[in-house]
Amino acid sequence: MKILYDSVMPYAEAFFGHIGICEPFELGKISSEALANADVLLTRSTTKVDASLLECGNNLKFVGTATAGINHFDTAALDDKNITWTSAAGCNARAVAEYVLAALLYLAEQDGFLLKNKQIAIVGVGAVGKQVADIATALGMQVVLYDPPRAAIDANFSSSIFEEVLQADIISLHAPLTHNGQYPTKHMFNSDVLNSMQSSQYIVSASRGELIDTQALLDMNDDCPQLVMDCWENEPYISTDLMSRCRLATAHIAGHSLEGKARGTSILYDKLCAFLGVEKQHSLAEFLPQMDHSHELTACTQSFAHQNLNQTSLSSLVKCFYDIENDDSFFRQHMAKSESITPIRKNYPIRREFDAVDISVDDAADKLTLSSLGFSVS
Ligand SMILES: NC(=O)C1=CN([C@@H]2O[C@H](COP(=O)(O)OP(=O)(O)OC[C@H]3O[C@@H](n4cnc5c(N)ncnc54)[C@H](O)[C@@H]3O)[C@@H](O)[C@H]2O)C=CC1
Ligand SMILES: O=C(O)C(=O)[C@H](O)COP(=O)(O)O
Repeated sequence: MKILYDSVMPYAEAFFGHIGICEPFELGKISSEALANADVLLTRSTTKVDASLLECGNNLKFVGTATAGINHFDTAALDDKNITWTSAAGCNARAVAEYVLAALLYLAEQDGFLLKNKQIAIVGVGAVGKQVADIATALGMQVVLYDPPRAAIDANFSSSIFEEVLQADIISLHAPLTHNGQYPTKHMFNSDVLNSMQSSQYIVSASRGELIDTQALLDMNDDCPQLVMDCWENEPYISTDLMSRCRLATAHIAGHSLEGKARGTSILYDKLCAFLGVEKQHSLAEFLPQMDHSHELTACTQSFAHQNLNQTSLSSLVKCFYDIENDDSFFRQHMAKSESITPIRKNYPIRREFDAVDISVDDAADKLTLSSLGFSVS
């Protein structure tokens, strides 16, 4: 059994080694010829899996992406070749929700407002959107949920209307990129929609850049909403003009916590074992490094122990785990001398999720809030 996997998938060799011969390929770079005698292909979002890539893949039985998004898979082409395909749905939902929290705290600090006085609309209430909604609720924000496709199949969910979304102070996008069907998302935020918004409103783009019409944003000049952009149209070659208008700009790394990426590998491992009828020999807990007392992150969180929880102290705590300003400034520096966002994504430093370190907290109510925000508290 030959398994080809993207070299940026953490622990892939350790997971899949007992199933077959594992061969890494460089981030997103795989040719059809290389698939000639492969049985399994494991990608991330940068490999476009279409009829032309699959042409030589006549032995392929299983193709998986270690990501939540599947818009880089031509599923009809995979079905045509009778290849079982899958994704790692939900693997990095926590990481994206933590990114959104870091962005909200940054904007609140910079613009001098309290999040609990703001309304947030969440477009797409799946794995990511649900976690963002939980965080926003824990912060005391007013939450508008928009997901008509989910409302159509989930009797326990009711969706707001799009007009309500457009009234919210902050709009956070967590729907997949789709081109067809009743609710396509491509350019959901087109020129008409964007022009109906106020320049004081915020949009957080952390699903796929194509949900927003970049040119329409550029045409708005100073009237455009306040932007937090993690995902861009035409990645990896993004609009640097748009970047310069963003309040926060990052390199499609919202989901790039170590846990998020490693869960992607682990979910595909579980699915491949089930597909092949092979007994699992590994689980993620074996590989994720534990934090010890000397770790910088542990030391940083210790200073929180006896503080009261408020927006300022929460902001400091979140920065111990994830300082979004660092990602923003590093990205801008990188884009000043590069055309592509790929190198920065490939070499993204290790980022741990909020529950990687146990935080001791005295106050019972603060404990509850912090645990609703995803921290591990004792
Ligand atoms: N920036 C990053 O690093 C990451 C980006 N993503 C992106 O976020 C997307 C969402 O991820 P998950 O929550 O894990 O997926 P999910 O499939 O669990 O949830 C997506 C939700 O969006 C809803 N939806 C679809 N069309 C819609 C529309 N027109 N309007 C409103 N809602 C709509 C679906 O019904 C579903 O409930 C992924 O497809 C991916 O593109 C995901 C993870 C990391
Ligand atoms: O899971 C997704 O969908 C994402 O967008 C990932 O976080 C980013 O995936 P890569 O581009 O790093 O494969």
